[in-house]
Amino acid sequence: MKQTELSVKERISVLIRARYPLVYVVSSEEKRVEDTMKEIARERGKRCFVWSITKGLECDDGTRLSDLREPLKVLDYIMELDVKGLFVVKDFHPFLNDPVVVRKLRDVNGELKTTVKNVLLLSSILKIPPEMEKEISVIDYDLPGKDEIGGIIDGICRSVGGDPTGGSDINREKVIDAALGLTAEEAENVFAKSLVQTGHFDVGIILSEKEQIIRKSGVLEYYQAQEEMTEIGGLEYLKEWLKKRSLAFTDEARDFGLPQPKGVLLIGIPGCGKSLTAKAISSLWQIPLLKLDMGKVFSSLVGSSEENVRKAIQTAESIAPSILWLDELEKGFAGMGGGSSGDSGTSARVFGTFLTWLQEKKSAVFVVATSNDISALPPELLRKGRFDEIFYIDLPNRAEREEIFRIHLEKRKRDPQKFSLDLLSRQTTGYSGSEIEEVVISSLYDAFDKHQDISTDGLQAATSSMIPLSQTMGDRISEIREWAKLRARRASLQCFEEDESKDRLLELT
Ligand SMILES: Nc1ncnc2c1ncn2[C@@H]1O[C@H](COP(=O)(O)OP(=O)(O)OP(=O)(O)O)[C@@H](O)[C@H]1O
Repeated sequence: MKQTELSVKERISVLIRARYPLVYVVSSEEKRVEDTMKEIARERGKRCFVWSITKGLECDDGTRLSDLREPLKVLDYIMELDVKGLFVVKDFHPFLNDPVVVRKLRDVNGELKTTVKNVLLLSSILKIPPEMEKEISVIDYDLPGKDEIGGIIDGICRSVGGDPTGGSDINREKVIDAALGLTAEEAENVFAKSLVQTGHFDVGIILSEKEQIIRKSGVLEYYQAQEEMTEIGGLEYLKEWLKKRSLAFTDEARDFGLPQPKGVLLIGIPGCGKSLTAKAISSLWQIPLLKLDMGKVFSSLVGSSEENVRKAIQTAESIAPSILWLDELEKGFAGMGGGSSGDSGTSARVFGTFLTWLQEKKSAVFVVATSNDISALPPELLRKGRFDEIFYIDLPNRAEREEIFRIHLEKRKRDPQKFSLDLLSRQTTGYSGSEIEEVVISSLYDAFDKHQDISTDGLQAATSSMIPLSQTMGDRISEIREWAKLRARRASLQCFEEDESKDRLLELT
């Protein structure tokens, strides 16, 4: 878990001590990073300088060299200055389009190796020219952890002269947890808003603000999942597997020697409960769920794709233990390998970032990836070790369809015992869970229109008027099934195909 890893300050400190001349820190929190750098400089007996295009070079003794606004000039100055120094260079990425600046930075890198000077490029966007990738070390600056958020709360308590958390340790813990995933500034703003609105730190307000802030970032959605495992019909093997891992992120599990679960890939036919399962895991394990929209990751409207993935990973790690749900995984990697699509280079880089993280991650982030198109998934992703397990979710078998009818009737406050579920499940061979739900809803509409209640007859009529997807996409389903037979574990006790052929045999005899 995170506690056992080095803090971001320690990681930067190690690079500085090891004389890495160029470090790229990715963060939108300039003040936090600057403060940390000043602390590190103090601890290491160095001077700290901060450069920006608007102010030039600011020294820690308060002097400002505003004639050094030019990128090339400041790099020259850094090379020449005889000092033990740490140079924080803000927003340098746009200048890295200029070959002269890139050359100069490479010169700086060479020169600084034998000095006690380090340059820290600080930007919210990661952009490194390919020729410099090996020369620059990249650090993603973590969002504030529990201690730092606690510090912000203490600061507010001091300034308002009271304790808006309500005093008890439990309340304080809840407020801190609710604010995890926000930057220091966002947390301060959310706390202030809650204070103005209610006079105290309200967990509900903080959570809903966090939901909005995360959504505003463009590609992530923070889910307050309501769905329970009991709302899923069938999929016993999958449910059992997940139940066994309910406490997998606890310290007891670590002490017992269990590895941290990495994640699960759910492959299957559309509408058979993949998304529903992702949401229900969050309720079962009682940990927050972040949904990453793979389609949006690649949309130019919400920024660079690599940045989007890095930010999503960073947010998920900051609220760990958490679940990162990659919905429609195939959309992220479409066009990879084939090289036919124009952005296959970007896809490959994003994929690389994600794969490395998945392979090396130590944080308590459980990845749930869902997909219904295996042909678009790169084989590297499916190799052992990336996910803990790959599950295949087929069309529901007869018993599962019966259970799904029961669940959706109960959801609409109808007594399932009043319906012939056996008959209905036999009539809906090849229907997905979402199609069964649609049958229930459509028959409710019909009954409401006729001022009646729904009945088995009404449900049967609704069934007959629907053509299930399995009839129109039979070939694709067979293809997924064949693929899954060799590579995935099945999610249900009874395989759909076996079950249906047994039914057919029964009908014949
Ligand atoms: N096994 C099931 N038990 C109960 N309800 C189900 C089941 N499968 C699907 N449903 C119903 O259908 C809805 C849609 O299913 P869901 O979104 O989970 O399917 P999916 O497999 O993720 O589909 P897609 O691949 O199209 O995203 C669910 O919200 C639920 O109401």
